[in-house]
Amino acid sequence: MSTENLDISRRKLLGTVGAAGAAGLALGAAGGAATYATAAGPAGTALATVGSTAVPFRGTHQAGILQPLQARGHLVAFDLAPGAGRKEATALMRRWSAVAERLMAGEPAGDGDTGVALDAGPSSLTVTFGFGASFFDRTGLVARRPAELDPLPAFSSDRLDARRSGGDLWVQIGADDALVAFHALRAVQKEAGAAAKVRWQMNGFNRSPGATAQPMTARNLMGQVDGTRNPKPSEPDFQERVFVPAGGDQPWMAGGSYAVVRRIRMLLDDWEKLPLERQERVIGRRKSDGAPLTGGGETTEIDLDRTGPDGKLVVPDNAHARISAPEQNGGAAMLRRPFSFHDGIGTDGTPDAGLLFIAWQADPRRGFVPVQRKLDRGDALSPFIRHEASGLFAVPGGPGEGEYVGQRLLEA
Ligand SMILES: C=CC1=C(C)c2cc3[nH]c(cc4nc(cc5[nH]c(cc1n2)c(C)c5CCC(=O)O)C(CCC(=O)O)=C4C)c(C)c3C=C
Ligand SMILES: [Fe+2]
Repeated sequence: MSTENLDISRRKLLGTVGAAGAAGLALGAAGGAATYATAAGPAGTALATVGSTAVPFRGTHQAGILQPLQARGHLVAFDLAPGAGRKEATALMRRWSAVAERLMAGEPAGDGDTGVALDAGPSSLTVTFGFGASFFDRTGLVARRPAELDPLPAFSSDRLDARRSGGDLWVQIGADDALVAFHALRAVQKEAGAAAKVRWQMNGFNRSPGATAQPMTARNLMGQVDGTRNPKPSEPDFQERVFVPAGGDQPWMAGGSYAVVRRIRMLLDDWEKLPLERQERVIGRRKSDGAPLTGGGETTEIDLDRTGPDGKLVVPDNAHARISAPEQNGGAAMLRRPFSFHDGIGTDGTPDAGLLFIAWQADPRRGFVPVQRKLDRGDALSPFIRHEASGLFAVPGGPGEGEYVGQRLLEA
């Protein structure tokens, strides 16, 4: 390849990252993704943009919260093995951090790498670690368990499977390439060794970067534009809504966040029978472009007080977008960063599909809980969804230079 060609392909590489990076969450530079200008595939050819994008492992916040939604995701919860305690957990977090840092940089996992990701670049891989309430009992760290990890209340519409809920430890893996994500999942599982066993595991997906003509907010499996009203890093209250500030009663959580994870099945056969106009009234937004039923475009503010010629509210009083709005919940908000899932078609012919709902917030008692309480009392979407599994995890801040994730908890 001539120098000129190399330059052109590098420019192309760098120029298209913004587009890929803006899909899903429009977080721009805050997402912290960088392109490997020097990344090369076989025989010195440059990797395509999707493959070459790397997310830094170290920083104020763990990776996997602010980055754009990735095309592929794996969620996995572990329980510490019988007899394993703080010492084993500490060694495990060291091993997991080391392997996550290597993989996120596009390097092999280490000795005995499976080779599954050999030809690919980092592909926006993120590996994010969290601790469940039971972790603190198992490691003798009850005094450092944050009150924010108190169990979520039971909701009347819950149909939770305990075997697919909870867990001492939680790992979220996301990447724009399915093999890169699977490779990371296997590496994380192997590094657990005898210290921890998988409790449950879920697989998810989102749209691939470049699939749409221009970057846009994600769609879910009901076909709705989902994520429009997520808090934005440019908003003044973004940090305080999503991340734990320094100076709290659990200093090790500074820069961290709480992840509420819900496996929400969609009753798609019922949903798909609803005429478009009724589907739109369930949410309060247009299906085609996510615009509020009160008019404008996707980002136009929704007018919750507007009535139509019949004197009725244009956005019905049980519409999902009305009930979940911060204005209706004392300001309660969360950053939703989900994956869709599809685990096959049951013997009754219904798809086992829906949303791996992941909500990030500084305090679930001021985020997920009040909103879900309200939704539980009369959301028009409720007849079409079923909450089947649940988890709540404390996700500490990102590791500084030379640190492993959770060091400030385990070694304080
Ligand atoms: C408790 C929190 C929430 C659950 C559970 C939840 C499930 C859920 N939501 C959709 C689809 C949409 N949700 C939308 C907006 C929205 N949803 C929540 C919270 C929960 N959703 C919030 C806080 C908001 C934002 C409200 C606001 O700020 O105005 C939308 C509209 C577009 C958008 O803003 O994202 C859609 C569509 C599904 C399918 C679902 C369960 C499967
Ligand atoms: Fe929602």
